[in-house]
Amino acid sequence: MTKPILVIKFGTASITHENGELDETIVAAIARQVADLKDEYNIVLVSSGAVAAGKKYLKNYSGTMSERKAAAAIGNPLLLSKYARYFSPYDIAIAQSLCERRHFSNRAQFLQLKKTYEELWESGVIPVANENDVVSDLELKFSDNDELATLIAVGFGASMLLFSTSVGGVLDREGKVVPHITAIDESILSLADTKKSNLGLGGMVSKLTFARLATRMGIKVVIFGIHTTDGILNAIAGTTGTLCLPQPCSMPARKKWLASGSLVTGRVLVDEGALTALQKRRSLLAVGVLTVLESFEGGEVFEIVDEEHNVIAVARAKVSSELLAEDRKVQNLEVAHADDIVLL
Ligand SMILES: Nc1ncnc2c1ncn2[C@@H]1O[C@H](COP(=O)(O)OP(=O)(O)O)[C@@H](O)[C@H]1O
Ligand SMILES: N[C@@H](CCC(=O)OP(=O)(O)O)C(=O)O
Repeated sequence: MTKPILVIKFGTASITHENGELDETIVAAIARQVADLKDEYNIVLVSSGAVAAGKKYLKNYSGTMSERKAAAAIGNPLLLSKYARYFSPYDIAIAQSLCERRHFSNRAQFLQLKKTYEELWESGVIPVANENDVVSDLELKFSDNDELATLIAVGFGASMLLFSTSVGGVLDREGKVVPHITAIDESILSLADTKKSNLGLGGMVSKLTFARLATRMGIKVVIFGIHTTDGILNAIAGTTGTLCLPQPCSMPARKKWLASGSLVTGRVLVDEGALTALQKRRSLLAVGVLTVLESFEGGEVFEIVDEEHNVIAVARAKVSSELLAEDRKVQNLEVAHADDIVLL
């Protein structure tokens, strides 16, 4: 039987000291707990910290985009070598996986990532993912590693997603940890202020936003404090941090990947007839497309909008927008198959 998938994300604030140095006691604690869980789960670690680890080697670092990229290039091998060092007493090898947004928007490519991870798990190796900052430009970036972890969890059909935080979990207005959240609505989102750590990108707003997406896709999420003893093990047991309960969701993995939304690359405006066909769970044909608002390749995800530009559905393209524009005369050209369309 295949093991359930567990995705654990560590933010910069969780694994570094105030001065930006990596906190090796935390990395050691991560290794110990992950080693404990390895027989039970197929695990993906998503770790930030490359920029923090590399920035001291740059002269006059002030945090510009190009300096962050350079710092990440220096810091990634340093970060991974620390993980490797602390996992080695448990005889566990770790593997680096630097990800870019476009790898997620094309399902075939995304499935290759999954296949690579399966290959690693087969040999007991644990993948450690991070955004490939060195080449990710503004448009192609994940908003932060909270998003990367969520897209991995949703696309792989993970059973659990854990977000570490430098605080104990989601804090209420009195500063106490909220033990569980049944639905992440506006009142919960309003608990998070936009404060975030100096070196990280995410913060609590981002964690809650992506926890909402993951829980809607049926994934259990725990936002836990990294400084709690056995924080990871206790988060899984439900005895620490904030548990965000999963919503019932019967979508197959392919549709979940589509519905994660943030993978969208293109956009088309469709007519009334096409909207009616979509409501009846039919495919989208070229005849119903009025305009291509943003281009896309075959295999990529695009949004379908109505004349008021409301997003009605997301779909996986069978053909590129270029071909669609050329072949508009071929009115029954299938732009997206019914099975590849999710109504929102
Ligand atoms: N309601 C809240 N509960 C917990 N943390 C909050 C809340 N509102 C804002 N925050 C801030 O969010 C941040 C938590 O994320 P942090 O551990 O810094 O993450 P990362 O490095 O992963 O982005 C902290 O700086 C914390 O002060
Ligand atoms: N990719 C960057 C981290 C970006 C990021 O998402 O940071 P964080 O909000 O601390 O998880 C790095 O390795 O430094």
